[in-house]
Amino acid sequence: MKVSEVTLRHVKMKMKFPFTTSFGTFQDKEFLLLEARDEIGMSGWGESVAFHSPWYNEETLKTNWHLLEDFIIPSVLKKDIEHPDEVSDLLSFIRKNNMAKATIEGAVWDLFARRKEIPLAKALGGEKKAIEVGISIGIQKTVDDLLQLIQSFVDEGYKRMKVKIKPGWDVEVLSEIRKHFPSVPLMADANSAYRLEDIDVLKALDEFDLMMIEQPLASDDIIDHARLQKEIATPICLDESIHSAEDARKAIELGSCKIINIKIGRVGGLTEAKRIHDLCQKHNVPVWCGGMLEAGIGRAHNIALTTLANFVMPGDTAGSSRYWDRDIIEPEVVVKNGMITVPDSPGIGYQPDLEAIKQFTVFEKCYS
Ligand SMILES: O=C(O)CCC(=O)C1=CC=C[C@@H](O)[C@@H]1C(=O)O
Ligand SMILES: [Mg+2]
Repeated sequence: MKVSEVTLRHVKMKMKFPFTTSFGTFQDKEFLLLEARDEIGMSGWGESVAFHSPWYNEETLKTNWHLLEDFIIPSVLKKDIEHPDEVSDLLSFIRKNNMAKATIEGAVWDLFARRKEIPLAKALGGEKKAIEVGISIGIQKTVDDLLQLIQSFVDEGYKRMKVKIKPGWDVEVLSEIRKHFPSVPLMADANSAYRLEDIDVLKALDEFDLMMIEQPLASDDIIDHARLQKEIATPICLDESIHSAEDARKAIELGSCKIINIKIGRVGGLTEAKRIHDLCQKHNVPVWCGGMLEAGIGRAHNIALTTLANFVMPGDTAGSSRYWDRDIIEPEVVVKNGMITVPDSPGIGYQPDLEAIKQFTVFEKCYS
């Protein structure tokens, strides 16, 4: 197979509500969509999860565009590719920039599966027919607002609640949640908002029977996390610190975490995501699929990845209607009783809604 043409689109969509983490708040979601066409006119799609500004990691939509235009697309265009695993080899001369690499890699996986007329989930080796999902809830104006939201997601059937915490929005908030929802599966994501000096607060979280605390310490750390994990009973889950199977191996060896959140973009694509999955499975470390407030294309990739066997904890892939009035795929992703039925049509299993994509596109460019 050969990618003979690529269209890169800068897309802007408004989320239904502002999303707040320990870094700040945003509501406009701007991102890149990549369509890779082969020599017989078939298309595969990828979505970059880099945000408009570099608060989650160092990548942004503009750095992704630069990397894709100047280095990544030229390295993949017209090359003979037998299997999508080869894409990461073609790009191995580029340091980091994982989200940019994952954008084209995801499109090549989709294209590969469509050409073979099999679902992407199957191409990846996944077997689940349906996946369990939870919900990620940003920091709210008041605890009452948060409790109400949790109630609505419990009623909708989501399998676990993830709340964002930061210093000053932690112990009291979790204690209120536990008062109202004593047994709901609950976890907290700090997005690196604490340091080892905050150990007393982090120890205090043990009383809330959390499934895990996600990335409590620095985004580039696995050493302090290992020290922290020895002091607290709540399992630590790493997100920002893990960029590769090598990072995962070191974190497991050091005891920095007991669970890993795999995000396809953060680790440079599906091939590396699968490697991390396999390594964790070998070491009995459970994994789950994180979310980056994706539109439909990215959401579809997450669903396919989650069908692998060691994704044993509910992920963050909520239904399209949680974030979007109109998504960019048909049908949209639907969650019923906390489950998503894995599509069985070829590729990502959803069709890009070209009309919606046109409506949301700010700028596009074609490369051949
Ligand atoms: O619903 C989703 O897509 C998950 C949202 C979510 O929790 C996150 C999105 C983007 C960055 C972070 O704040 C965060 C996470 O760290 O997992
Ligand atoms: Mg996280």
